[in-house]
Amino acid sequence: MHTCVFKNDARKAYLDADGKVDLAKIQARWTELGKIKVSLGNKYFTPAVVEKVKGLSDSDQQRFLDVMMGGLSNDDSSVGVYATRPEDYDVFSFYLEPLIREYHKIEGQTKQEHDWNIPVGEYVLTKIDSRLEKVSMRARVARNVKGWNLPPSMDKDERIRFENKMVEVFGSFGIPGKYHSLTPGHKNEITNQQADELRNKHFLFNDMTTDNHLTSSGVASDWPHGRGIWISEDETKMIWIGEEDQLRIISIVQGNDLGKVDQSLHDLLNGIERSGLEFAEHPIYGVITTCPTNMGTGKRQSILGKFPNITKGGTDEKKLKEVARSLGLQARGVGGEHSNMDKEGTADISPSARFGVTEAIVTKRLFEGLIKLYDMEVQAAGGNRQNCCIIY
Ligand SMILES: NC(=[NH2+])NCCC[C@H](N)C(=O)O
Repeated sequence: MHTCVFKNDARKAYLDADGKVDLAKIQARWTELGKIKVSLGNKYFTPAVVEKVKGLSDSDQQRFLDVMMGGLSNDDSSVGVYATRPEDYDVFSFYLEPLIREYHKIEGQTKQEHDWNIPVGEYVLTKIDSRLEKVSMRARVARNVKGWNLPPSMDKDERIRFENKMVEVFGSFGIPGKYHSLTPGHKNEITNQQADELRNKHFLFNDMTTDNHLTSSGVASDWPHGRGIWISEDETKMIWIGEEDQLRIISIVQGNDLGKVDQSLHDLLNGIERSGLEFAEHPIYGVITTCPTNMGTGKRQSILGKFPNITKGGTDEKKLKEVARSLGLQARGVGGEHSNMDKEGTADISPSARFGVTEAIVTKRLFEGLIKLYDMEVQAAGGNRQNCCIIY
């Protein structure tokens, strides 16, 4: 269990007596952390990068420190950096570019392309196993709106103004639904109990102050101001406000055709775009997100599956994570990113790449990865299909 560290306190350790960024202190901290785990943020903080940082203005050096605060504060970071504003990807490209390339496994020149042409009827899960008939399928895209800071550097006022701007959008974009705010005193404010009910249904995000990556980087600052969730009347479409990105646009569909969840998500995204919001987009990296892991499409698509054999009754979730990684997939528990799996090895499986692939390829990779993963689950069950793929 980590203690909760907030950015403004944590960053003081990297300043000199005059309040300027002290690069030697940062270097020493990365060296210390490297003995435990080398995050990408650590790996790419090279002597050449340090030289470049020395040439930046004082205020950009402060920004550069902000970018690294998540990694500097957590010995379990795998990436450890978050952008604080869209321009960070250009101002600090000497540091972020190689890191992005390594995470997304990009070689050579890449320009992000978008393609939502995803066939319905092709990526059907019952083709993998006839019992995968009613599966919880989820897809989301991360988005930030042009002209606003990214969540790590928004102040309370900006968070609240952003929430209110979105409330206006929800009133105009034509899909019936309701907004639920976590902001104290907001006209759509919900109670803690109502928030917990939405969490139990896996709709609403967790209290962000329980995640040290989010607190130490500033993403969770001013919690719970400017945070909330819009939910469509039929409860298949959702929009998170003020989590790791300004917006997480989500669709959850029960069924077996991956193309259908894409269709639902794309309809929602188009609805928002029609309202006139312009998303922050980079000419090379595509969609701009707070965490470099989401750049490109910003799309994560997953299914909830049970893998009781690979995980040995949920006791060896590490094994499932390893197997998934070898297939270009990521396995998480059902309660979000750092949650555990249950006795049946219930996991949320998604492709890890979001940049250098199109939205359509993310779906294809999920489907093709699942074919192999279920194959391995059958093997782990000694070849007996009846013992696998316990259906939700
Ligand atoms: N939600 C995310 N952006 N996850 C990916 C990285 C999370 C965290 N900053 C780390 O480095 O481990």
